[in-house]
Amino acid sequence: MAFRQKKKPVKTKKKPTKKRNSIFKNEKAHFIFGVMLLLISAYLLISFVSFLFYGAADQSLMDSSWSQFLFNSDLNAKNAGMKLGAYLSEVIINRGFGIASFIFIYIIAITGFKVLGIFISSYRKSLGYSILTIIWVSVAFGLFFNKSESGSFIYWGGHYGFILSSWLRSLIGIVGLVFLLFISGLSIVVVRFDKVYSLIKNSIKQKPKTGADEEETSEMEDVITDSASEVQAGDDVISKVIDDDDVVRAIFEPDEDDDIISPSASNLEVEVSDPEQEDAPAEIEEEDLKLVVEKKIEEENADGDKPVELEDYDPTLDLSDFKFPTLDLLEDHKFGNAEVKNDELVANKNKIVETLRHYKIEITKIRATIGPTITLYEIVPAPGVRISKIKNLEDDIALSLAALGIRIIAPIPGRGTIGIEVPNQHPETVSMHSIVRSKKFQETTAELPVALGKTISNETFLFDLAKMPHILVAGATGQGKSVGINAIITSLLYKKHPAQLKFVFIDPKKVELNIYSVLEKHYLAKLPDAEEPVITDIQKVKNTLNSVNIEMDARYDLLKIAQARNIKEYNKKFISRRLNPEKGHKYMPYIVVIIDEFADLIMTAGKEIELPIARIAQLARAVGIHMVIATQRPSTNIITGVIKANFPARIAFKVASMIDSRTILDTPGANQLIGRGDMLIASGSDITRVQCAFVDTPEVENIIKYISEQRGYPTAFLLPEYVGEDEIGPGDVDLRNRDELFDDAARIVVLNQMGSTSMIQRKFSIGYNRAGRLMDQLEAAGIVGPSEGSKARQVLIQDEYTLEQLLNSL
Ligand SMILES: Nc1ncnc2c1ncn2[C@@H]1O[C@H](COP(=O)(O)OP(=O)(O)OP(=O)(O)O)[C@@H](O)[C@H]1O
Repeated sequence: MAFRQKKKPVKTKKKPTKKRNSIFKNEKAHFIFGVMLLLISAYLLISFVSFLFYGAADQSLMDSSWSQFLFNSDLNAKNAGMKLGAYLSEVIINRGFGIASFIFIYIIAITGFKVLGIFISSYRKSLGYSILTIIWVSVAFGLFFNKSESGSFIYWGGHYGFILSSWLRSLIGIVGLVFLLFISGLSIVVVRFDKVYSLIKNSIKQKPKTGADEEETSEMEDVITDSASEVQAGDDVISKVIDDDDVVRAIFEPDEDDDIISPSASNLEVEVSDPEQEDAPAEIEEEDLKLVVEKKIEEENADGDKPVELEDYDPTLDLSDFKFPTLDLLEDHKFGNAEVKNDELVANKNKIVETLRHYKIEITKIRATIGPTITLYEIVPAPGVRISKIKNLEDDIALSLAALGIRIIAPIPGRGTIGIEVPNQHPETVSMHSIVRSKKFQETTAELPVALGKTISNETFLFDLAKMPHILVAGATGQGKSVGINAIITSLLYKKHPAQLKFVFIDPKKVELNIYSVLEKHYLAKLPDAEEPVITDIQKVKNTLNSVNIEMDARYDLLKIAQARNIKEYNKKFISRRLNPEKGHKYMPYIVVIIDEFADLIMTAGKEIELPIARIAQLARAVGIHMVIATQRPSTNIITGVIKANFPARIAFKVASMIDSRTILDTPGANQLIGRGDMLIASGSDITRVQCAFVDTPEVENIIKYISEQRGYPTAFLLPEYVGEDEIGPGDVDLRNRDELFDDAARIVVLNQMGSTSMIQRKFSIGYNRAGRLMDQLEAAGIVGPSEGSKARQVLIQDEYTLEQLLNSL
């Protein structure tokens, strides 16, 4: 009984917040409120417009008190909004902010749209600008249209506009106030409308067209310097041209090396011939030069302004009509969802208290939190009781409760209590439907949101895979691992557009992930020569993992050039068109590599698999490549130290022994789980018990069908080419059939003193195969030494002179 009494206050405390939430979050209330606001704005509009025509007549009626005007039924207003309309117009326009009060109608209307969820563009900004405009217009009208002078019944600036303008006038004088209005008006317009700013800027920049003296040139230079701080003033006109060229390049690519475009006169000529209407006389060289500067800068401005005027790049544009899977594709598994009865709670509580008492452990408090599959009993032991004593009684308590899967958490971190998790007699199935529907998932701002299930307190358990950043999933067979992986994939499919996410599926068992192969043209990434989108062959797995490594390196190179610290920053720059696609920049989708039976791979290929996986796990986080690897054999020869060290986030389903649990989580516990999706999730030192969401195969099929029936990309996302060392035929290299890039490749290798295939691949933007063949030819020509595994080859030629001699002799 004592137990019941303790529970009640908790319930009553929670109720009011729930109610309040439900009123604010109630969709119907939103709808009604939104429509009401729209109607109010329409009513005000009618009244205000009508006020402009009949305001004078109605005003005379309002000379008596407002209550008399409103409530005396003998008085009739001419305003289309009748008496209330006439009254509101008088109060808001004449006694308020004058003609600017029309903007209030706009504010109410956009608020109505926002409440209805229709208005998409930035509401707060619009609100801010509207209020500023109201103040500005009322002060301006207050200054220029004085009611008493004009004899009109309308206060154009309203009462407040008049008071404010009079005060400002007394403060800074009429000239000062005009200046103030000018600068504040200009600021509002320029900040609010980008196009106006561009127009003003362009018209200022075009001015030098009319003259060609030096003053104007320096003016132009100022403008350019404004738009890009990197521009350095040159010593002469030619150097200015080249500096300005840098401005354009700097906008696309901050880390450009300047020597690519050499400041030569021929360069200038080419640039001059570019403009279509070339009518510059070429008589006097000096003047010609000046003209060159003008043409050049005009052209630069047009180019330079481009990124400002262009809309942001939309990576989803190619599949802009793509529809995310709908909620009805998932089933709301209600079967077997039984509530935990009070009798069960009381019985368990009594047993716990009795068992502890039997061992002379007194407790002062006990509280239960009912989860989907287990109930957590939190106890506060009497002062002086040692925690270890309770921990040691784990088995005894389990025996007395006659239940498997009891876990004791002593103490619960941050709570100062001891937790005893007892499985419910009738566990609840947590459907993926309820998880996807949850507010937490719907409103998440995570980059790669994964909602896996529900915690003990029935909260949706959601994490950002981008932050985890790789996950190791382990559990004995039949305990819910595959369902867990499907839940991870499903979460991502519900949230990420095909342009933003690519999966690499590796499934040596050939059965679990094959179902996803139809998503090839939407979500899958594969090697260019791979026939099957889901990789099952061990050699292909090796190649794919190495190819992901190459992709990772290439992404790092791009990040470096773009001076971005991670994929998020890089994509942001790319979207705002600050990175030039012609320089190799491209929008980077996240890549999630999912490996289903990881043990099979390690058993057959060992280090060849382990090393690329470890490298990806160590480095790939910043470039948006994440891994989820699963195994049903959690032994130390599979989950090696290298793997463990690089997978800080681990999910354990039920395992057979405590040793297995330690192998996965570094702590016991997974052996005490109850199966069917009951899992422990370790992230750093935190361990959370979560009931995995259940998503059945037919549901996954529904989602996949829904996506695959939509238009996709022409091919899967192609990973960089990779051919394993043993696959590149060493054969005799015929130096008479040299690649046309051979000479250039040789020069690059000698110049950098580095015999790296990936460097050649990068510099010439060619595939791995071709770069590998080039390297073989360089070896055959005696320019580089033999392959040294993952290290760069030794360069045998030390200087360019020797190299040129060698090239001539070939
Ligand atoms: N989250 C869950 N909720 C309810 N039942 C579940 C859940 N997860 C799994 N199950 C039940 O357990 C069964 C086995 O799950 P699953 O196929 O995921 O196991 P597994 O660990 O992947 O097995 P294997 O390693 O042999 O493939 C499911 O068919 C389902 O009946």
